[in-house]
Amino acid sequence: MNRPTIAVIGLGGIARGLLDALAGEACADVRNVVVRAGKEGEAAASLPSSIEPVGDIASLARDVDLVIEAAGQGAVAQYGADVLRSGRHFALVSAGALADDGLLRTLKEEAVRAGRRLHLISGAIGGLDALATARAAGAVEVRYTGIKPPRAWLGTPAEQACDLHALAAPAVVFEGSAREVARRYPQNANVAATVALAGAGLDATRVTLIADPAATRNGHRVEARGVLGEFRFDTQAEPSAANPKTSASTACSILAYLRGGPNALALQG
Ligand SMILES: NC(=O)C1=CN([C@@H]2O[C@H](COP(=O)(O)OP(=O)(O)OC[C@H]3O[C@@H](n4cnc5c(N)ncnc54)[C@H](O)[C@@H]3O)[C@@H](O)[C@H]2O)C=CC1
Ligand SMILES: O=C([O-])CC(=O)C(=O)O
Repeated sequence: MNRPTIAVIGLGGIARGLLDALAGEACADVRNVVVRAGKEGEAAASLPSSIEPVGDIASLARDVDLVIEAAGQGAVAQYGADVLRSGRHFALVSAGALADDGLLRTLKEEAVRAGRRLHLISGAIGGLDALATARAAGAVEVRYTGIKPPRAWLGTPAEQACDLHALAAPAVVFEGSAREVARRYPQNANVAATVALAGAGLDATRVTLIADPAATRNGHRVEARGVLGEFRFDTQAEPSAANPKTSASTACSILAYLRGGPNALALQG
């Protein structure tokens, strides 16, 4: 990838981490951040004058050629097709949005029509290359297990599965498919959808989520078994200082992508 001129959707933990990292980097020029309409002024106060906040895709600077989503699943649905229709590449991290087959189909069609790239950045997970290899050889069984401290599960359906404030031992808060977890845990389990899209698919990929009072990091485990054999990929990721639900590695995965790294699934292009 040549040095792109980019816009970032969102101005939360991941986006700010990325903008900070890019301030000392020559791998991309940031022109805009996309914030909720009406929040442009507030956002401008905390940004360098070289980055203009905008409230929609139509207001992006003309020379923006790549838009990075770092805001949430709703933002993929809200802006994705407009980004591609406007002739820009679109790269995202809120993979769970793609558990909506209709949205995924639309985004792929728009990317084909516009001749632009639709990329899913690896985010907090690794091992996507090995999953794709395993899948290429035939059927593959895949399990993703996410293990996070109780505070990372606050404000999610895990609150109904156990008492997160009084947990004395690890508790399973979700068991099911990657498609279902994408819907139920939109801020916590996008990686499950990423694993699924790289490997066995959203319905066949099994997911377990665990709240562990002894955990200080976010654990991500991918286990795959197929005709080629089996592998296991384990990550113990530092949580983001801004958002305990998110691993700090997510912002860096976008930076690595912008540097031309291989850490993205090409959904189209
Ligand atoms: N693939 C991966 O490995 C990971 C993906 N994620 C995804 O990234 C998202 C963002 O994570 P954080 O930065 O930690 O969250 P955050 O809560 O710190 O920030 C989200 C930001 O996006 C903004 N936002 C949300 N919807 C928007 C919209 N429709 N238009 C404009 N702005 C909007 C919010 O106002 C906020 O500024 C998560 O919700 C999750 O979907 C997060 C962690 C890992
Ligand atoms: O950053 C992480 O630990 C994973 C995450 O929140 C997600 O997949 O949405």
